[in-house]
Amino acid sequence: MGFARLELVSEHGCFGGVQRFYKHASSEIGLPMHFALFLPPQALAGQKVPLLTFLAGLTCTEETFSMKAGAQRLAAQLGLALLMPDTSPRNTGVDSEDHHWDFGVGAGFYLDATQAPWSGHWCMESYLLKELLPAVTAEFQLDSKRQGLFGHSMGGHGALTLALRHPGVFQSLSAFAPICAPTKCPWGHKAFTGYLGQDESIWAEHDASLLMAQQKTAPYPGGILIDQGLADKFLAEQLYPEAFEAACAQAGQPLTLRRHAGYDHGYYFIGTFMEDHLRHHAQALAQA
Ligand SMILES: N[C@@H](CCC(=O)N[C@@H](CS)C(=O)NCC(=O)O)C(=O)O
Repeated sequence: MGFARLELVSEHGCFGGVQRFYKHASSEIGLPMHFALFLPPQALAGQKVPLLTFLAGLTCTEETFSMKAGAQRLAAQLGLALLMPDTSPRNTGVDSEDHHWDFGVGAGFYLDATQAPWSGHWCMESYLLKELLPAVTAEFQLDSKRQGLFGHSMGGHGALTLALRHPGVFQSLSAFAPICAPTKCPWGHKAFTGYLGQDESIWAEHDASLLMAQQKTAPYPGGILIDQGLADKFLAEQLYPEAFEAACAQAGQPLTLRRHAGYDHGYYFIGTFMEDHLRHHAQALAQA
């Protein structure tokens, strides 16, 4: 499965590999979508390398991680391709799509909306799993059997929930400051009410801690890595890493949850611990 229409927006040599930005016609979203892709030198030389997808947080685009996380140098060394999707559809014709920074544009929450007017285009889960990942691995001859997933904040929620909702697709998983229990926090309540409606039993299907608590065996036996800054202004009200920690303990899922004094929610924090995440994925994907 490839792309119906793929347009190269820009291309930049980067640590012996190439950082590219693309636009394509998405059949799942029903609109054009943007994504960024880093191909390491090994891929340019024809080797079938693993794909590591990063899901970004609220207000971000496909450019944010590409420009701020500093991941390309080590990804080039480790031979990892990096995929950075956008965080929502844009220019959808929904009048209120950009009225809030934490709902609508830039806030797709990596799920398929069921409620009008969002259900028309807001289907990020289907977009990623049914369309973008298969098309990217096919188009660029990446190893679809060796895929990792990580993300930040709303994208951390996306990484943890999509990895649990789609067993077998990803072989490695990590997150930075993820929203771990969206059914308990204001960001989650707002997004789930708007996109999914009032039925909280449906919300539970998109809550990483509730999904993990239901697992009969550890879905990621090699371990999940989570980093959390203790100076993160969203930690107390929005993130609930302790809920995911308890759920992993219940499910027998190995989890390395590191709490770091002095680090906030932003990309200085992400950049600081990026190396550990890339090595975590490279090691798991080498064994997959
Ligand atoms: N606009 C929000 C902050 C939004 C925010 O912190 N977004 C995070 C993800 S949840 C991010 O990665 N922003 C992009 C950046 O730091 O470059 C506020 O005023 O508090």
